[in-house]
Amino acid sequence: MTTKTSWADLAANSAAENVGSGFPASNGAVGTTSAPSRATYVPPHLRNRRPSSDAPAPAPATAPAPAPAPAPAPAQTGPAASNDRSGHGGSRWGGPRNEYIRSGNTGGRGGGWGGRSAGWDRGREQEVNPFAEEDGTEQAFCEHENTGINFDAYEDIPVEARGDDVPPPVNTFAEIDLGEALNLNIRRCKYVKPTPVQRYAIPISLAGRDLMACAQTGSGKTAAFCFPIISGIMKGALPQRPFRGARTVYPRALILSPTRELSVQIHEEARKFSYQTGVKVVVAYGGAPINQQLRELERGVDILVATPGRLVDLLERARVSLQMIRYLALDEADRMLDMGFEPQIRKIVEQMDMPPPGVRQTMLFSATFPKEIQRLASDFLSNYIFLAVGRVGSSTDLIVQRVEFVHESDKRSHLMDLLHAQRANGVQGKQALTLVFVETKKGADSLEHWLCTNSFPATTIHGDRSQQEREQALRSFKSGATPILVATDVAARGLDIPHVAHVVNFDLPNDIDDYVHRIGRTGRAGKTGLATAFFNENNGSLARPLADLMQEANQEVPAWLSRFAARSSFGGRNRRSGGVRFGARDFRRDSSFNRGGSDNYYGNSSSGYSASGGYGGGGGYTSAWD
Ligand SMILES: Nc1ncnc2c1ncn2[C@@H]1O[C@H](COP(=O)(O)OP(=O)(O)OP(=O)(O)O)[C@@H](O)[C@H]1O
Repeated sequence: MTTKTSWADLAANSAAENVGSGFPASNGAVGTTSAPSRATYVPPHLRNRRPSSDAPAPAPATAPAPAPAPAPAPAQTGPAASNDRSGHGGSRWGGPRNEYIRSGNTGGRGGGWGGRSAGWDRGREQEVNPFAEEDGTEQAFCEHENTGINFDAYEDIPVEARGDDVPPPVNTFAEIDLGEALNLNIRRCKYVKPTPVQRYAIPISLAGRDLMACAQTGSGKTAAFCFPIISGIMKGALPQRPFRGARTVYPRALILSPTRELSVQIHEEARKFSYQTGVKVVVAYGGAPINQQLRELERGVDILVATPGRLVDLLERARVSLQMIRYLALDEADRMLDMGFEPQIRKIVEQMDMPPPGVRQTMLFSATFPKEIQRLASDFLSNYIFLAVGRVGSSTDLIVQRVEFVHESDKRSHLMDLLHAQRANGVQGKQALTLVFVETKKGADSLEHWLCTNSFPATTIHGDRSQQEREQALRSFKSGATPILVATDVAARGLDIPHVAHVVNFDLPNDIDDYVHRIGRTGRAGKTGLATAFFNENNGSLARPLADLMQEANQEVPAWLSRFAARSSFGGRNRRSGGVRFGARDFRRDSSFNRGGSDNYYGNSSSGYSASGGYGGGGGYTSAWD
């Protein structure tokens, strides 16, 4: 599709669409049942029962609880000034610096790590209702059912499911036996229908199969791996816990993600899904005080969401054992197995006490899956199913991509022009957040400062900021107090921020997959979005893959970019060591690796096993992005 409207119009459209969608309303009932008064271990199926029907708790499997924590710290109020670095009486932080108890949420309410922890109100030993934690700001956008997803566009989405005996997809949540409590939470989340990746991935996982799944950004992958895990733990028999030390905990499921913010987000989602199911979810990530996380773990954990570094620390302290892991999920799995993380992941998965593939169930998810990473990932899997779910309709429907030639020295003034035009069009505030990606941490700070001094409230998130500052920046951005977030790649993956109307690649990444994840912060869950990239001669190596990606997505490719692409010595469409760009095609098809599995190609939701044009093969390359 070629769009003739101005970018500001597009951002306006996107912003308008984003209003009235967003996160589910908080209509769940506040938990009123009482949990045991001591932190004795209680099996999931016995938790959250009415006192009258409570069975006596079995003998504690973990150490006795520490003394009850102090009363929750007063919630930190949001920033009042132009960014999150000011307006707090000389401190960068509104809350007391020593209040490091992480609250069970980050989304625009509360502050720092103060307040309730991991979903339990310690004073009353009661599960906190995560649906009641949405603040008023959010609720305004959540009154409607979460039907913003363009389900019609899903109908003929190309899907490849490859492996032995692939379980058929479902069309509704009602078709799957997830358990009553989980179904209730799905309704509380206002999820009316499963998204395509959920339709295929949930039955596969419920059948106990290992899975490598590739589906576009913002398509509901989190629920796709959380639902089967929660359901499995709810229904599963509770094996005897080995004795390893009173303070060692034995989670049943481990969800690993590459960034702290993403782990926090997954934890928040999983808490909603597991509310009143008796399944306890705990998060552990670096940059936050470990003692609070240890205390939280001691209070019981079924699902541990963690970043790799902090988990290794916990394992080395023997405070966590992976011996009882039944489910392992890697979100952003290609990133987790990329050079930076692979040694840590191998240590966690292969060199500690985790059960081997085949004994545990392993699920790998991402929007991008290069072949060489698939090859590495296959070490962790047993007789797995490869699932590639094409993107919703075409990307033109959801994310309009613009590329503009901008010299380095002109980038700031060009950004200013964009922002002024956006403002002139009324595209601003919390309904139209703008996320600006830059290459370096210094560059992020400097651009943030410049924006603020030019009356554009901005904040920044990058690896040099403390974790508390990062979380505060995200809150400030989500709430619209600083509707511009300048970020490095730390914010590129997974973050689900409602109302991001515009992603600006001020500095383009070197890797086309990173571009895919970055622009995927807008146009989520069926909403439209706009992505603008500033391209210049320094980005020559990206010209070819970028032009190809845009062309595949029916975007308008500027003639100058095509010329750059033609001149590019990049050598064609491939990235890394010659794999397809997105790897959304089972590497087993193209390599000597062949387990003789049968293939299922789902052309659309209802036709079952018809060959799909999207992934069927032929030369070329395919992606979950188109
Ligand atoms: N069945 C559903 N119906 C309506 N909304 C849904 C459904 N499933 C998920 N969502 C919503 O869609 C949004 C995107 O989901 P999620 O963050 O899991 O995407 P993702 O595929 O993991 O994206 P990314 O690749 O960027 O990590 C979330 O706000 C989530 O609440």
